[in-house]
Amino acid sequence: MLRPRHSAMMLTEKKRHAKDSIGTLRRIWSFLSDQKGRFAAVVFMVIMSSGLSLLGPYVVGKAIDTYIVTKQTDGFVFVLAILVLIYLSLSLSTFLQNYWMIQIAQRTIYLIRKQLFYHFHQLPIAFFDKRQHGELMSRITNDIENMSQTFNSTVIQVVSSMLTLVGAVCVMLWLSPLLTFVTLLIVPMMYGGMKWITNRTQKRFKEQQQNLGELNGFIEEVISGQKIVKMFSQEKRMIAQFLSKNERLKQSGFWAQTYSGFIPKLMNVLNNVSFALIAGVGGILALKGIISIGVIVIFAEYARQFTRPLNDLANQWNTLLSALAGAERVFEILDVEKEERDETEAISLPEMRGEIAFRHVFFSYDKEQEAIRDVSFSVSPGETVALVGPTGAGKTTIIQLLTRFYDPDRGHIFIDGHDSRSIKRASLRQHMAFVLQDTFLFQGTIRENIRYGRLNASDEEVEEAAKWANAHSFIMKLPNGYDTVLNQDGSGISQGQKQLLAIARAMVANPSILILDEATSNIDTMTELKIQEALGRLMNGRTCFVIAHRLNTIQNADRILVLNEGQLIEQGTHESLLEAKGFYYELYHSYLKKEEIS
Ligand SMILES: Nc1ncnc2c1ncn2[C@@H]1O[C@H](COP(=O)(O)OP(=O)(O)OP(=O)(O)O)[C@@H](O)[C@H]1O
Repeated sequence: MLRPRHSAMMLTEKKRHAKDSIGTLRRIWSFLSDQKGRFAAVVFMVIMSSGLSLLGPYVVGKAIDTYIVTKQTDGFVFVLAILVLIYLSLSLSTFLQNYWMIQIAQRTIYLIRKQLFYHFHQLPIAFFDKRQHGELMSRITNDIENMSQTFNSTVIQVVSSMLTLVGAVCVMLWLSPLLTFVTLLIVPMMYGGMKWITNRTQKRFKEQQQNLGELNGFIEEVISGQKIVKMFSQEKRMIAQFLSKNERLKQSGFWAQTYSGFIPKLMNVLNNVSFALIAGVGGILALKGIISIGVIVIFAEYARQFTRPLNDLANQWNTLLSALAGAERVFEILDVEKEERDETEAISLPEMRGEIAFRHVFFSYDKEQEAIRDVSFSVSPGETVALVGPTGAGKTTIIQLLTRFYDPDRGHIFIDGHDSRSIKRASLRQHMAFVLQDTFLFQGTIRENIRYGRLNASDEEVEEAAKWANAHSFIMKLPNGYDTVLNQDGSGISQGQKQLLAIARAMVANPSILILDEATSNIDTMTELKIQEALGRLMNGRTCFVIAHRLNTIQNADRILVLNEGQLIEQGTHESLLEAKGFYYELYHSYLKKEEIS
């Protein structure tokens, strides 16, 4: 009883697949808009070369009947010259079509890659929070490269194979319908075999791409987290995970390749069957005087021409399917909605004082569990506010909302009296700077990294900021000073030095609101003093939010906001909160105990 339903489901699934593939092809086509002329030239060349490849054998067959069978030599040289011309033109048109198609393919891929990268920058932070970075990398590199390889040659081969196929059938029908029928006997066999194989390969290729993405993501994670892996002696576990992912990729790759490998074998067998049929049936027909020897030669050649395109089609079809699977994965990202647009009437703030008010703010990441519940507080310009609370209390979430990486589900955040939703995101962020625990430096010189805070800062301003950030002296000791090139992860300089650079970068940005995330952990005392001094300078006169886990670093904050399970449960100065003997008091004493033990 289950069967009909099952096959109905399969049918719907297949229809969906076909619809998806057509949709994907349409989208690829839309990237060709500025190259339609060149594409038309390629199509013309493909038609020409397909026509010439059919004309060649036809002339050969006719020459056999006219000159060889009748032993006539007059005009034979002329026919040979025509044949040479046909095959030379065929080579030229094939060369041109490939040359232009590669140009088209490379430009199309360039445009898709560009759009994808632009799109990445417009996606909400939530998108990156939820996905493995390596897997995303795989889409922008592997999948696009796969598409590029395919469009360079496969598309032409598929089109030219189809044309040759149709042309060959037409000429064969014209020459001998009976022998055509015999030649076409292999088509149902081919169709059945191909259908069986492609049903399996399509699924496996998609799996292969997916597994490759997962493996890449994992490798990227392990390489960037190598120190953590070693610190926690997790090498064996990482290797075990790698092996299982690698095994899955091997399996899907093995089956994808195995199934697609059946295609040439099947075609070979059918090729030989078809040749034998033509030779046998053609021979009988020739003996009966129904067809000439030349026609048998033409058929034998066309049968090869006819099964070769089918063969090519089958081979290339798989490549095309695999590229389409890649293209679908790329378009999937292009379909992810961009970060909500700023409201049309959203304003830019040329200046910001740094006055902040949260009013009954509620927020959840997954629309199930609230990360922030009914939080209200106000911050005056220039005030330093510390956010404390156990892990998962919602400290980072407050910052995510302040920076509009996310917007509240309910309630309002006011900045300088404006609802944050009415301020353009870029304008809002322009007045903010971060000094995070995990300082992220880009590959480039120290100067470029500091200038990242404000791209139009002069060299003098960069050096001035570095001096204020206590970074100048260590920079000058580096072999190339400000022109020392840092790796992406900033290896080559210490953790503390990285933080000093981050402070200099924030200085250059000259923000009204500063966000510090536990900026002084794991640093030696000397460097910590330098950092504290630099931070003091940076914080002066700005509204500051400090997320701190080490409660001794925030005692001088103007106000401490104590969060627990998404709620703001206490606020006040360090002294007033200790006096109140509430949650902060408990937190502080358990922190002191922990410090004593360690
Ligand atoms: N990207 C996310 N997607 C889903 N849930 C999240 C996400 N980020 C945080 N959360 C959840 O929201 C809640 C608040 O997290 P948040 O990161 O704000 O806590 P925190 O106080 O900064 O913690 P920590 O001190 O550990 O950094 C937690 O329950 C956390 O699991």
